[in-house]
Amino acid sequence: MDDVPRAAPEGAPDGAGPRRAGAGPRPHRRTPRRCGRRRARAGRGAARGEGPPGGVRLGQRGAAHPRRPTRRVSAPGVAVRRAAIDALVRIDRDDAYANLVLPSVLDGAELDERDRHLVTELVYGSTRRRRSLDWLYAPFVHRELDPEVRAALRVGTYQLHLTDVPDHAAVSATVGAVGGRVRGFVNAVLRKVAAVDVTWPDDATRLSYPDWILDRLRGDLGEEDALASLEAMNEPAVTHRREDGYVQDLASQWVVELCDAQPGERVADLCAAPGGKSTGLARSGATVVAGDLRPSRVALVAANAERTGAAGVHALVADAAAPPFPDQTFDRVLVDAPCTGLGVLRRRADARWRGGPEDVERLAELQRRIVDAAVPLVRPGGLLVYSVCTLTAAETLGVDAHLAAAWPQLEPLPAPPEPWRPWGRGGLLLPQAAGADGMMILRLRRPA
Ligand SMILES: C[S@@+](CC[C@H](N)C(=O)[O-])C[C@H]1O[C@@H](n2cnc3c(N)ncnc32)[C@H](O)[C@@H]1O
Repeated sequence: MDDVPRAAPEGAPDGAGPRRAGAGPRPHRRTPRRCGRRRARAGRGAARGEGPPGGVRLGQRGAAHPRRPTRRVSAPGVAVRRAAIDALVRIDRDDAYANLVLPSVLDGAELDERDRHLVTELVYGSTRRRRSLDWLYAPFVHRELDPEVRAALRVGTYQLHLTDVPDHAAVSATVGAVGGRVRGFVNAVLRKVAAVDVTWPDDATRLSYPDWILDRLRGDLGEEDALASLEAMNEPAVTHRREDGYVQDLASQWVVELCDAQPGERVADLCAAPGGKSTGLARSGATVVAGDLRPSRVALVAANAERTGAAGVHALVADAAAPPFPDQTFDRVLVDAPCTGLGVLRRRADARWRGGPEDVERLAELQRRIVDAAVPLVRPGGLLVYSVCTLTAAETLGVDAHLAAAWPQLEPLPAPPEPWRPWGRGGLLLPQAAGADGMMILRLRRPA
């Protein structure tokens, strides 16, 4: 979730991160290949969590062993699977952030560029699709799995059902990457998984999200938009780099543009870390006071300002709910609020598995407190901009409704044009609308 301290994917250097726009050909397919092809074999109407029918016990050999796998860490593809399994074990067992684990695993592995991309896809893909993958192999497993075996089954199942890697290569390279004690078991399970013809029990399992996220977005966006949003966020993000080198999604760049900061203006960015929007705003020639609650994250703002040459950014530790500035100080105040982050799940592979439904109201309450504290900072004639990278009604329409009731004198600016859609008095960008992050923006002018 967005208020959890973490290294932000935005602004990070390339390499382990998501695919760059215009980068080389994508090696693997983007959509599930088995769904619908072998339906007859997957128990239609299987109860949630049961998965397709079958069963393999630890130690049981698969029926066929055309090429009995041996441990060959140097064999093609084995090192890639080993690296992916190592990363997944740390993400799963240690609850580590995927975007922090992956670079350190890649640093420790001697892999060429193509293999590094494959490790990245396997780790992020298997993390995103965890629920789908676990459902696919579950019927063939009848005991508690240790983290390494679970990671191997996820990596193997991901390749078998969500990439173009040939089945024999997916199975043998994955089996070759695990310890001898469990190789036979992993081999036997993956061979059964390869033969599964999928009929998903429900959309949350098919799309691999916790029930609460699908339920919430269904209620807030409607069935069609909710499913399309969640489908879109299963695709890797395309990386966009600004002229100053900062990596920033288009949706965030559009928020900066919509703030329309002018040279010489004083702008407050009250929830600024890691500084993507602050550094973007400063490029207009405005002076940007960039506050964030956590000192470690304020340091990120300062570092990013230095790296991008954004001399107009002044980073400081400040609570946006009690900002240490006199009233009517700023021409523009941006509240890019802490939120559930449900619009940026494609950029944060593990984020969907963190947090829960209780976060929505907790964060909406914080957002209301922050905007209430932000309004007095705006000078007469100045602009308040509220943005969140989430899609829940409570954090978008709910905050808008609160502002309308608490600050009726504020005048809304028109909603931005397509691909934004009108949303309350502001605009909503769905993740499927433009291949960008999901985002909501609301712009309110204080009368002169
Ligand atoms: C959506 S992120 C901001 C992203 C940033 N504007 C950018 O574009 O790079 C929200 C930020 O709010 C910060 N935050 C959470 N609670 C806060 C509070 N009470 N006051 C100030 N910042 C807060 C978090 O640390 C996080 O960095």
